[in-house]
Amino acid sequence: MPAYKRILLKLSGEALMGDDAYGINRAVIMRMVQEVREITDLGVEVAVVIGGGNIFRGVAGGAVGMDRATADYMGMLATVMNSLALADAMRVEGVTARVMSAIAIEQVVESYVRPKALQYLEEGKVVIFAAGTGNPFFTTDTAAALRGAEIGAQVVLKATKVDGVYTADPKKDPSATRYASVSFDEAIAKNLQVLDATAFALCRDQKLPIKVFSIFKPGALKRVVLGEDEGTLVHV
Ligand SMILES: Nc1ncnc2c1ncn2[C@@H]1O[C@H](COP(=O)(O)OP(=O)(O)OP(=O)(O)O)[C@@H](O)[C@H]1O
Ligand SMILES: O=c1ccn([C@@H]2O[C@H](COP(=O)(O)O)[C@@H](O)[C@H]2O)c(=O)[nH]1
Repeated sequence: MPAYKRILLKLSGEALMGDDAYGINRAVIMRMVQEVREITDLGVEVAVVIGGGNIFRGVAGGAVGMDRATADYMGMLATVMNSLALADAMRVEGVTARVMSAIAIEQVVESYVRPKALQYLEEGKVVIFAAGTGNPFFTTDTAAALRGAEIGAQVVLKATKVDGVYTADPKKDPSATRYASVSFDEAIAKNLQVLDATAFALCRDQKLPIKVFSIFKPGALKRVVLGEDEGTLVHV
């Protein structure tokens, strides 16, 4: 029995490249989709926000010295590419998905319209929110918090490269220890950078819990959705 009826799943863009230097690794994206399918099969309504790090960090060298807002629009367009790839991989797996973009590019994908997104979710379709918030100076974590609140998700699930929230970045500090749960206030006060502070603050204000868990651990998403002990819960 799933613990949630509707979730917002934030997928790491950077994880999409697998062992490649940049871009989208086919095996990785297909595995992500299979994990999503396991939870849609449980009847959970799934909305997805995917990051852009796998593409954007690959072109970041060329963005050095660029106007920040222009570079951010490039980043948002990178998330559109990932969203299209994800939706197509879902099609291959027999999962019906719709991509909705925060930036109007109507020849490519439909624009984000909240009632339409809610309708798709009620119909059991996976909705992929592309182009972040549509605004520079934000991140896809903030987009996940924003869309999660807008669609009335019960939780934001951040599937990332680490298996939870640590006392410090575990990739830099091997002595860091993992929290089983942590409050928003503590995460913000201690500047725990697994999500940006804007995303933490928005979720805290909206009383929208976040679960952080590993995108690389097979079955972790399903365990989280079933309410089993997995990752770190960030709570009010
Ligand atoms: N206190 C912390 N606990 C856990 N991870 C942390 C912490 N501080 C920093 N991090 C880092 O945050 C990273 C996850 O956030 P980040 O937004 O960079 O990745 P992502 O969301 O997976 O990728 P993308 O931006 O491409 O979607 C982890 O890989 C980890 O190294
Ligand atoms: O609302 C948003 C979301 C994203 N951006 C830009 O895109 C890149 C990629 O997103 P990640 O969250 O880092 O994966 C981000 O670095 C921003 O440059 C944005 O401007 N607004």
